[in-house]
Amino acid sequence: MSMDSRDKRGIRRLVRSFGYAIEGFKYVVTKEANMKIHVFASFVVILASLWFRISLTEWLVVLLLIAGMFSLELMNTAVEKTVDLITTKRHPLAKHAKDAAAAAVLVYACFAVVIGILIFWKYIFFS
Ligand SMILES: Nc1ncnc2c1ncn2[C@@H]1O[C@H](COP(=O)(O)OP(=O)(O)OP(=O)(O)O)[C@@H](O)[C@H]1O
Repeated sequence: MSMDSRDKRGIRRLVRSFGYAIEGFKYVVTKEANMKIHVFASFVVILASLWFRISLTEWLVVLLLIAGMFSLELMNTAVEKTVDLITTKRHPLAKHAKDAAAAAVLVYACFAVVIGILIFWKYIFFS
């Protein structure tokens, strides 16, 4: 077995993939304005969750929403970069791909806001 094929398996490959994922995350956080907004909003929501001492179930929902939002924004950037790599010309398919990816983020963000209001409502107005 060559060195190369051994490197493609096992722990080293896993560590390398993890490194690439962290590079991807850093790239999107530093370059994408929308991701900066998500990071800021998540920070505020986590502070509010600590402040209001929300229940364990509510924490699970809040963390799932934050993870989902981050993941969708990362995928949105992946779609945008891939489309830009394929063509720099205007093309209806490029538009549909980018718009659909952006819509995925928007749909999730709208539901996250509604769920956030449902969770924090009672803490803000009745505590
Ligand atoms: N190659 C293209 N052909 C047709 N329409 C495009 C193309 N590239 C972008 N568009 C349209 O312009 C919009 C903005 O594109 P852009 O690449 O600036 O993405 P963005 O959503 O503004 O991303 P960013 O978060 O990087 O600002 C897209 O959502 C799409 O509707």
